[in-house]
Amino acid sequence: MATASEFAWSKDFTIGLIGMGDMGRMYARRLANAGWRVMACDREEKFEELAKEFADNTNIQILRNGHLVSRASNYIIYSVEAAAIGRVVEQFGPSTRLGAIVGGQTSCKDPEIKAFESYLPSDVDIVSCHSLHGPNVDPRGQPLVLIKHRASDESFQKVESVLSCLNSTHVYLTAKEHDRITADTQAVTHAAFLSMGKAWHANRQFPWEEGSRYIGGIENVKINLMLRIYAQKWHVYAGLAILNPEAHKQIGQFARSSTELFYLMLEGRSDELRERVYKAKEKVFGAEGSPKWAERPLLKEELLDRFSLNKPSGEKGGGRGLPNNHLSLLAMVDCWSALGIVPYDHMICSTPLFRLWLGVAEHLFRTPGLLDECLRVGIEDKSFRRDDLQFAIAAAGWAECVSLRQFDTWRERFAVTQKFFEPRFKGAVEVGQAMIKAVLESEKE
Ligand SMILES: NC(=O)C1=CN([C@@H]2O[C@H](COP(=O)(O)OP(=O)(O)OC[C@H]3O[C@@H](n4cnc5c(N)ncnc54)[C@H](OP(=O)(O)O)[C@@H]3O)[C@@H](O)[C@H]2O)C=CC1
Ligand SMILES: O=C(O)C(=O)Cc1ccc(O)cc1
Repeated sequence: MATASEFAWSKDFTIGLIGMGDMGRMYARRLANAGWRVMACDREEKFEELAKEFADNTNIQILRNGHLVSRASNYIIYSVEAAAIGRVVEQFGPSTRLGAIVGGQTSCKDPEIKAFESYLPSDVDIVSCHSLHGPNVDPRGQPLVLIKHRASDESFQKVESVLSCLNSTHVYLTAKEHDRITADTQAVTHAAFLSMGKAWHANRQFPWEEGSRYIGGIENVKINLMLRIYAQKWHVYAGLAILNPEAHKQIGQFARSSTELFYLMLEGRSDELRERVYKAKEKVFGAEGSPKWAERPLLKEELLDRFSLNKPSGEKGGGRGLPNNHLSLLAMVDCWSALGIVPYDHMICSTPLFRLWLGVAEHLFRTPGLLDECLRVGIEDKSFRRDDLQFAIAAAGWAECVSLRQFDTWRERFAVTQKFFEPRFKGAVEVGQAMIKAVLESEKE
């Protein structure tokens, strides 16, 4: 790990953090541990509490507001809600120290870059970043996007040197490329899990408590990741869907794919369903004999079997549950196909969640017999009709909300379902965390 002392210019180099929420705190701690001097703030009313929390960390100094951070720092990172970035940069941007470097850690770069261009003095360099993982994931080896938007080579190298202590894999993109890729990887993936949660909520079920209905590795991924998302702050997911101009098309297509495949199942149009799904398979995963997937599957189902919520931790998932038609996964692959997205092309810039979701999709499409069984169930078996109906309704609801840029409605939709699952978060979130950790470990093998 590169530390501050390894860089000759670093003696007087101070890093500023505006926004000390989950990501800001994670950055502050890791930068300080590497020896950097960090000056940080959150909203003024949180000053005392934050100062107390970081009192024993001599490398971190908490200041009252972003003006004080901006004027004292050489490299300032805004780590606030994506929807607030314009307002916050408008407020503190003019106080930026002469010749400083400024960047942001928001999940969507279009509003962030617009804010910087509008409100930062012209002598300030702009280098943005985005860690493609949550605050509780070990950043080592995870993608870290770096955007050299308006900066000298020297400023860019300084940012790279500072952030090298995260030991992430640096990915160099423009802001536009970043938003296009994360629309494909993050926004549409979240739409699937948000819709699952809504569907289970609408039918008032905790799926892992439903006897044999949701058992096995694929179901564990659905359930654990759905819970993981609903246990987080709403603004992260709303921001990267609503504010990313590239994401609306993807989320809209996902809703259309869900509805259209559901109609084919409902109306028993077996041949059309099969033809459509196999065509999507070929576009996304390659033709028979020349697949796009690697020789080694992205995921081992046996590994996922271990992380069931309805079994004591560590016990094996317990055989197979009711065969499921996996509408959410069929719709995901249909959506990728309709938009010409080859998900493997985005691995370099993927989140753990996306890799898991692609991993289960790949598993379904490459395991002999599984896809055909899924299509048969979709036509013949009515066990999942109610859930599928609610899933399609939910996907359409999220898509409409995003396309109309309805932040308040988005928050309300999220909050009621979060409340439904909240009594089960304790314990469940840990199982999900352990599952992600195991998958990340297995990626290294
Ligand atoms: N969570 C995640 O997994 C990831 C998030 N991101 C992105 O990082 C950014 C931060 O996310 P995260 O840390 O999770 O969110 P948090 O809500 O935990 O943190 C944002 C913090 O910024 C504070 N804030 C708002 N306005 C101001 C202001 N004027 N001055 C100082 N502080 C302010 C917020 O206060 P208040 O709550 O009072 O508004 C809050 O404490 C977001 O843009 C998100 O999209 C990126 C990668 C991963
Ligand atoms: O739960 C996960 O892994 C995520 O998807 C977390 C996440 C949220 C927002 C980001 O901008 C990056 C990563």
